[in-house]
Amino acid sequence: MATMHKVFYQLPGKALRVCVTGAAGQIAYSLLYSVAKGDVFGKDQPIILTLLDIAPMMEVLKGVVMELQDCALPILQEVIATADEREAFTDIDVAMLVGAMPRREGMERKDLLKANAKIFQSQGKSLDQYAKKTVKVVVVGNPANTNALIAMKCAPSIPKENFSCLTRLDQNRAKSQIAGKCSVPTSAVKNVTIWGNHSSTQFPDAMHAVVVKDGKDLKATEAVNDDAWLKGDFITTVQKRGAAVIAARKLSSAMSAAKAICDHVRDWVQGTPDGEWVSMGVISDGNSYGVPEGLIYSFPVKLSGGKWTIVDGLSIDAFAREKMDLTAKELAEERDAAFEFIGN
Ligand SMILES: NC(=O)c1ccc[n+]([C@@H]2O[C@H](COP(=O)([O-])OP(=O)(O)OC[C@H]3O[C@@H](n4cnc5c(N)ncnc54)[C@H](O)[C@@H]3O)[C@@H](O)[C@H]2O)c1
Ligand SMILES: O=C(O)CC[C@H](O)C(=O)O
Repeated sequence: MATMHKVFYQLPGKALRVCVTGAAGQIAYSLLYSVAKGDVFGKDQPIILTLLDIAPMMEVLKGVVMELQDCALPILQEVIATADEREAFTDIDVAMLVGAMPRREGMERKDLLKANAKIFQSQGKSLDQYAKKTVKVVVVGNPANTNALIAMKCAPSIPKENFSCLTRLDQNRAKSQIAGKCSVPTSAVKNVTIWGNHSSTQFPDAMHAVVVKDGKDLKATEAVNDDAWLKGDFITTVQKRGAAVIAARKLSSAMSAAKAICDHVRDWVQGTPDGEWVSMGVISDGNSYGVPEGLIYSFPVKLSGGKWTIVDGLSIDAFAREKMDLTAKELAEERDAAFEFIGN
């Protein structure tokens, strides 16, 4: 199938051009519906979706486009489905880079790195050539931090700050674990931080988190009242959650990943509430936490006016320091291996 172009409705107001890669895959199947119904950019913001997948998936993608049409979503103006990066990336405002091979049972992260690094090299170059210079990029395909770094390096004309990777799924997992432990709704848990890599070395950190209980803001440490859990099972459950889903489903997380992508981009575009932060993988240059520069590392960030700022001044004890350094070390190793694969 050549590029498929469907104009659904002509809407007043300027449409945002949003690209989703891996558009025929699992995550995209949940993600596209949420984006096209206004969960991310607002219920009144017209959207043009550009959908990228590889040539053999074009027939499947045709079905996804039919379904999008059949949803009769009022803000979805147009859909362009293609296997051509130029068409997918031209003049886009937002890129959700999902398309990559997922890990299946028995596969190691290194296998993924090799398979996926070249995708992000090619897509970085195409973003550099065709996307708006203001494009906001979230990389989801694993290993997400290192793929985001590859795309960023291959797109030197786009500001580094416009590249991010998804660790919001880890944040949501951490939030849910704490909410369950304290018997409160997830909306009552704020400011959980994910430091580092979206991998099993990540450091989910509840030391600065807040739990609203009986109308009062409590430190999560007080609300949970179980330090051994916070330093033990809580961390390992979040670190291993992706692998646990793969073991159960024989497929990697998709519904929860799609929800997290929507949370990530919505907050980037619309901002975080006063006094709250979220976690995003962003360039580590100039951070105040002693994380080596030149990595895409997950930090606590506040978002306002479409820009992120790392939350400074959180106290880091010896326990946290060790975990933050370990995940940084893994990222540096991944970066070196990835750049060897792509010959840079
Ligand atoms: N960061 C996170 O929190 C997180 C969470 C879940 C999954 N993931 C990762 O997201 C990725 C996608 O997962 P999925 O479950 O949707 O996988 P999937 O296999 O269902 O879909 C991936 C899609 O990407 C397409 N694709 C492959 N190469 C492409 C290319 N060069 N350009 C465009 N599309 C391409 C495939 O054809 C496929 O349709 C995986 O790498 C997975 O590990 C990340
Ligand atoms: O491959 C993995 O171990 C994790 C897959 C995905 O990134 C997730 O977090 O669910």
